[in-house]
Amino acid sequence: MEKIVIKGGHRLTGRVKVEGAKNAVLPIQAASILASTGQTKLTNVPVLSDVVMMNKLLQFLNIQVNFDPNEHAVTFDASHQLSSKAPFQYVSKMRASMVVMGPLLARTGHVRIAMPGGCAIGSRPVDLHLKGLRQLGAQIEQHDGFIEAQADHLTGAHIYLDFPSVGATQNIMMAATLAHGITTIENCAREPEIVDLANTLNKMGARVHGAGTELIRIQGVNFLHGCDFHVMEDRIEAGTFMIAAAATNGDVIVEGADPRYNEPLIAKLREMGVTVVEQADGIRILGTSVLLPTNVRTAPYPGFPTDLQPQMTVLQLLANGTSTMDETVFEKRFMHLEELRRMNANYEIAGSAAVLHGPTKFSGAEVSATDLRAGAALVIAGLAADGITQVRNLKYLDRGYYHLHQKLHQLGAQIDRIDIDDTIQMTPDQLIDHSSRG
Ligand SMILES: CC(=O)N[C@H]1[C@@H](OP(=O)(O)OP(=O)(O)OC[C@H]2O[C@@H](n3ccc(=O)[nH]c3=O)[C@H](O)[C@@H]2O)O[C@H](CO)[C@@H](O)[C@@H]1O
Ligand SMILES: C=C(OP(=O)(O)O)C(=O)O
Repeated sequence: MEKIVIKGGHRLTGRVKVEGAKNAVLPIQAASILASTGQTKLTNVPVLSDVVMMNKLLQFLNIQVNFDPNEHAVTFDASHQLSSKAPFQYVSKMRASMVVMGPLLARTGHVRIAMPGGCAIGSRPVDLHLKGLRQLGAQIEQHDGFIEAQADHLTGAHIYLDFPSVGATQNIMMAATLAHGITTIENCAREPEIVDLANTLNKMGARVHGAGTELIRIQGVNFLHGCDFHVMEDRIEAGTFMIAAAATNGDVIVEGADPRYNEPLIAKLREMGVTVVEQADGIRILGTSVLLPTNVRTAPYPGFPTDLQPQMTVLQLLANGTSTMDETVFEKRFMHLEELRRMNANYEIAGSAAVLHGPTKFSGAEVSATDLRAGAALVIAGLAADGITQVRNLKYLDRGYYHLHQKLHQLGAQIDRIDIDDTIQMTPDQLIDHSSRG
């Protein structure tokens, strides 16, 4: 087991390149199930443990998968007969494996998938996924920890989502591509990753219109074929680097970051006194020595993304005054604040909001990531802290960040990733020496 060791207090400067988006590639990998002929070739694929896990699940379903991490490319051949069973070992480790349900049902007429259950950020029910698939004609039962769905054929329907769920929109959209007739999904999710998925499906021969708006319309077709697709850049990774740059009063160009997808973050950074320059090749962040407080509320896209909430709270804690963060999407997504308390954070929780008292002089401590973005938040706090911060539980970070510590090291951070056993005997000076090597 490893941990990240950071000697804080160094400004980040230079350029950093954004990878392909985790939250786009996972459903697109699942979409490959729908291609009964030809191969689906994806490029700009991030090398992440979630991507590997999804590949394993697809292989289990009898899809031929060829992943070339050096090329950031993966090829799928789903032209053989597929299995329709997604076991617990995959679904329990990764929530996004739930999005194989829609395509598998559409392709094979049957699916048996382990119930995903909750996770560290909240209860994460799937009722909206199931409601939508039922409206397309699926018979769905839940027993023995599994969801089992059956449909000789799916028929287009008008589906209204009570909440614009990303996963439910993706599952229903994929199932509807092979349904008879027209499906409309009203109050659907509008995330850019939904548009990326719709673009892939359309390249596969589907007829999906309106992705990125509140109403998606899908005209079912008889079959889909493979295609080549370049996955969009990761707006959450981009946002993480933007916040890290601001937290260290740095000067960083986040290459490949698209300002259109990070508007709420850009607006909040500017409100806090950070200079944000939208350039042809990405976004440049120029920090400030005095951050101003700001109030933030997470919401479905185009609102402030919940996946940047933990990172943003670190910046708010650094600001000169009291800020609030209202988390409206996931009910348990403040676990990182408990860890930040060890680093000197002062806050209280009021309902769905955290009241964050700055300016915080973070002091290095040994902390543990409770989920993916919590891990990123702890690393950012470590970059801004006095002394040494050690972040444990890196399996979460590896779900969503490729070479995070190397990228930060290239930007001037004193940071390294070390085997936990090797650090037991180390003195603080030795840890500092290690973190400077990167
Ligand atoms: C792989 C992927 O892309 N994951 C993203 C996706 O997760 P995910 O698709 O799980 O998130 P959803 O948009 O579905 O969930 C958002 C909210 O809807 C509720 N809900 C959802 C489904 C349902 O059937 N019933 C229900 O009540 C959830 O409890 C939560 O409060 O969107 C989230 C919100 O942008 C992001 O944080 C995740 O990074
Ligand atoms: C919560 C996240 O992912 P997932 O939905 O896969 O858990 C995330 O990307 O921050």
